[in-house]
Amino acid sequence: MIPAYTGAQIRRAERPLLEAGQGPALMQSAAHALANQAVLELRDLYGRVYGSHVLGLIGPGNNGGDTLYALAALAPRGVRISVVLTGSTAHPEALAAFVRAGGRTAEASELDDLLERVDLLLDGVLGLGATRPVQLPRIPSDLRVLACDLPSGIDADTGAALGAVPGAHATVTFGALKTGLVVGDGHLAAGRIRVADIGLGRHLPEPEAWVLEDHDVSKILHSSDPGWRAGSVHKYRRGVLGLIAGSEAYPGAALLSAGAAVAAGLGMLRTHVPPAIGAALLAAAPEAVPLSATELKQLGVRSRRNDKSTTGRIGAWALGPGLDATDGNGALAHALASELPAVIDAGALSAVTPGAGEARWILTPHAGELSALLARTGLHIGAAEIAADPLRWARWTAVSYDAVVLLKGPATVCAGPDGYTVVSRSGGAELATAGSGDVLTGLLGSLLAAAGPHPDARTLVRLAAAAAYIHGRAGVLAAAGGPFGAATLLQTLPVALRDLGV
Ligand SMILES: NC(=O)C1=CN([C@@H]2O[C@H](COP(=O)(O)OP(=O)(O)OC[C@H]3O[C@@H](n4cnc5c(N)ncnc54)[C@H](O)[C@@H]3O)[C@@H](O)[C@H]2O)[C@@H](O)CC1
Repeated sequence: MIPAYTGAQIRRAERPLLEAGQGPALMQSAAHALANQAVLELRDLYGRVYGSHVLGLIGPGNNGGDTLYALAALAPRGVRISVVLTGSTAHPEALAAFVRAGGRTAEASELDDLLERVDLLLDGVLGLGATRPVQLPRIPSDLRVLACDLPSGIDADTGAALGAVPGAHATVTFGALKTGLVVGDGHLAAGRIRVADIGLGRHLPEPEAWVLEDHDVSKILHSSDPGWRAGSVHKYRRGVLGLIAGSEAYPGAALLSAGAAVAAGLGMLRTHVPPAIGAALLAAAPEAVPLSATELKQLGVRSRRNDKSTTGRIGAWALGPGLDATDGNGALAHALASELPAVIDAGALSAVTPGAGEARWILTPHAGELSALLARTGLHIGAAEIAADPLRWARWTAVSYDAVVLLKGPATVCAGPDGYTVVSRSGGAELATAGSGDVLTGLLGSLLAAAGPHPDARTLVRLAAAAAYIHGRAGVLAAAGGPFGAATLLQTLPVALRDLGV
């Protein structure tokens, strides 16, 4: 997992170096990293660097300074360099170096014409200093954009876009990965991210969050659960999941969750769905074994007696996809009282009470559902506000409910009640399709069921992030075949698991 830091943390780490007079050296390191990436982008585009024309959009601060120095470093390689200043000032020494290198400062009125003609744009308007909404020119969609430190107008702490931020194809970020690049709008705007080491390393504090990479998924699954190892394939060791889902209004949600749990290699699936969809569920997932009314009743009695031996060997629950919140026969209430770990989604989210999670629930809301969860704690925060600072509100909810929160969004934020946060950013907009969340619930339920009896909250956070990562990868695979519906994810899930070495 890669550590991510807020802009404030990075500035704090920079301070001792700046006090030691290292400011210019830091800026030179940053500029060289940016220039090197510009060379790679040009080679990727045209197979050569010499003779190309690179334009810089330059703001008033050090971010513009880095970009000016980077352009100056490109000139000796035969690159034509131009800039447009977006304000009335620019970093004086960097501007002087740019001019010495033969660079040309164009008028703002020439910008549109230049944007049509140049080979590469360096975005050096704002970096860590973005504090208020920014006005930026419209960038042609076919022009490759390389952002310096952060795409201009992205808040380095929250990932929120301060205005209409042009997306970058790549971002070179300095010192450490900024949290604002991996969540929210920042995640969507950053493109490929390269972290350039400028020597902040030992000055950096504890990371703000962790970001999953491919190889983390199998590590997480194998360390959380011996049952995933090939040598111990027994259906009860691969886990038994209880699924309470579906309604006459939303029958498909139960089928998708069940299908995903089975596709993810679950040992056994026990299901409780409305009678009207029982046959359809068995047709979609013949592996499912319905939970009888007697078993459900026993479950209630056992939970009242605090007898932790579980009904039907169920090791974890997946609760809520397509569920009618009225919970006619009390099955949901019994499951919530059963002291087993549970993934709680959609219709079941309205049944949880603040403070009741005992760090064994994983709540999986999108921003709108998180807003409703927060409202039950007396806090009225809209979905847009949540999307503008997903880490903060996921953590807040995790503390309020004493539960792990998996907040869906452009990147998935998984936070535990102690603030431990893991971000998964493997998927893209293709997963914003009806039923995709139901697949995630079944998949995560399956991982949870295999995780052994009492996974701690940090393990739950990692499992949630691993599920989101696998789900994202399955989405990418599905999208490769063109537009797709959620049912296609049931086919691509096993491929994603295999690709990730699970
Ligand atoms: N501190 C250092 O020594 C280093 C800083 N580096 C660079 O410095 C950057 C941060 O530099 P700065 O603190 O100068 O900040 P920026 O260059 O990001 O912003 C410059 C100024 O723009 C103003 N501003 C904010 N929002 C605006 C808006 N919407 N429209 C117009 N102006 C706006 C602010 O007053 C801010 O001070 C980093 O992102 C990085 O690129 C790197 O060179 C590494 C070393």
